[in-house]
Amino acid sequence: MERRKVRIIGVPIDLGADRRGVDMGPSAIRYAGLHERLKKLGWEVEDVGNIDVPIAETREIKDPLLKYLPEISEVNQKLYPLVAQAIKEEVIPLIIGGDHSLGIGSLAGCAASGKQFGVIWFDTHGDYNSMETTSSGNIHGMPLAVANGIGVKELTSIGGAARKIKEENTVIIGARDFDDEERAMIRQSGITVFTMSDIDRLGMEAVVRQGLEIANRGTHGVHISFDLDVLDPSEAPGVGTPVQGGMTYREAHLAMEMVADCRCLLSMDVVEVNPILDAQNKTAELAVGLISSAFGQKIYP
Ligand SMILES: NC(=[NH2+])NCCC[C@H](N)C(=O)O
Ligand SMILES: [Mn+2]
Ligand SMILES: [Mn+2]
Repeated sequence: MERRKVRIIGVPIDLGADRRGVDMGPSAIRYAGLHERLKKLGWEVEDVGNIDVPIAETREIKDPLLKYLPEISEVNQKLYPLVAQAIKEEVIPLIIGGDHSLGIGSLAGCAASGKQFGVIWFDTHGDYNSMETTSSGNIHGMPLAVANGIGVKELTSIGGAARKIKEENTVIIGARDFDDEERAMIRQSGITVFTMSDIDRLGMEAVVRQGLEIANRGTHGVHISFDLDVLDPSEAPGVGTPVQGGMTYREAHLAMEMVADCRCLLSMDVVEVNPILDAQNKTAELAVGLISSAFGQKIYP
């Protein structure tokens, strides 16, 4: 059965990143025409607004290796039941950020839905650090590890103590910047990684085809976590941790078109859009275009 209803959940969090501004991502994405585009594609769109997120300037960093841990834990505790509930109702939750620390709650929500699911993490980064390996202390560099049970219990226990993802159904696509210890942890994890170099060699079509097959195997569907920094900074300047050598505009659209074609989308995060660093909302507009492709927009249907 195809799902035709999407529920937008805004998470204006910047506490997981080093830079302010990414908290304005949900507004920028909505302003870029998200509702209209989805409706035009025939989706029933519901927007539940934004989750309340504490403002960084009103909080203190207590632990420099886990910056804003209590606040990030609290936000994700609020997020995960919303994600779980949508999936149970056969509605696709579209979680718009905000920094990638919201991935902790969205993956906990997928797990709490009771569905078997795979994950494709489109990202320059592995987001597989812990307080033992981080050099920044930024929790947006940790959500995939947390979902795999690695990290402090204030994060790993959100939505239940068990691991949220299955490594055999988890894929990272577009990677080009791992920290050294993080790389070693990912290698141990059993997660499949397709780097930018793999995309160069195999082509985007083959990479996404294999990625979807891995993520889908034996599951009810796939959670897509899309970090805009996976694109080349020339396409997506409005991100906090840009790294050159990223995906082109067409590669990213192809990937999202293939997500639509697989009819396996269970839920989706779109994160790290930072309007302060952006150029006339270019990155938010790109995000809305990519969301449209993932939800079925075609050039010549
Ligand atoms: N979601 C992101 N943009 N993550 C960037 C993480 C960068 C770096 N690996 C860190 O741990 O700080
Ligand atoms: Mn990320
Ligand atoms: Mn990233």
